[in-house]
Amino acid sequence: MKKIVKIENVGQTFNTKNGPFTALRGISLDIHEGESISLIGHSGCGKSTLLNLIAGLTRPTSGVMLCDGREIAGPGPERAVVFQNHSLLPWLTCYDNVYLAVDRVFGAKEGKAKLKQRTQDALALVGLSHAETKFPHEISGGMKQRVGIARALSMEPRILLMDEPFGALDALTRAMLQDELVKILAATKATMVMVTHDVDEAVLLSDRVVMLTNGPAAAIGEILAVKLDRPRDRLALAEQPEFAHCRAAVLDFLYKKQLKHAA
Ligand SMILES: Nc1ncnc2c1ncn2[C@@H]1O[C@H](COP(=O)(O)OP(=O)(O)OP(=O)(O)O)[C@@H](O)[C@H]1O
Repeated sequence: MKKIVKIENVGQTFNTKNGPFTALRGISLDIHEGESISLIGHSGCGKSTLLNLIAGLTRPTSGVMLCDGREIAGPGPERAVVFQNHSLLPWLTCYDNVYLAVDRVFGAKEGKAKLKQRTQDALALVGLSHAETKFPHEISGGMKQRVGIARALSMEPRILLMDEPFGALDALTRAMLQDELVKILAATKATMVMVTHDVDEAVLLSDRVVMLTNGPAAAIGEILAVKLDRPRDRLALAEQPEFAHCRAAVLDFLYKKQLKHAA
């Protein structure tokens, strides 16, 4: 499989009022085309810091980060980000929130009709065609998050970066959106990196679960390959020994190997 992202010996140190604070140290990871990766670890270990580096929202203090062989020098439409709190513009409808992204990426080379089609297709992909004219305050949290995902997918990114995308949702909505994401990933063959705290979510949605040690100076502790066919069915999965094995391995890392060091 082709590598999309190459992370080589990356470190991130922040300057704080109490002096330098090293969040990440010696992170090396290759992300392959079509692969789904979860980043999991205790609160504050550096998951978002790593995702933000891949997004190009911050630059590493040491090491090399490449996307498609080029240095990640800033954000780019080939690396779309979905945040926990959807970050929709409240004065724009669902349609316009997505259209804005479509226009930014494709506006210079495509006509209005094509841009409209792209916007409608993205909203249809997350089952929100009926909500095109609604404003963010008129829809539920789960729907807002789906608009955020539609907006990211509408840019046809090479890689979808998600920072706890379902963290703020109730358990049922979360399960529904996870199932939707499973289908979307199967349909679009997108590459995904997702930050999560949820062990079941990590195993359900990923090919590999990347487990970070506790900070400061967090590193990759273990990488677990999830050898379950995709797309996965939540109910069928519960019966599979491989699912139980993966769950146990992540829980063991988090609650046995790392807990004694946790803050
Ligand atoms: N801009 C910054 N300046 C200083 N310290 C920072 C900055 N961003 C993050 N940190 C610190 O780096 C560490 C990692 O933070 P990060 O948000 O990446 O953790 P996380 O694993 O995503 O946490 P959570 O699961 O709670 O969201 C934390 O100790 C945090 O306080």
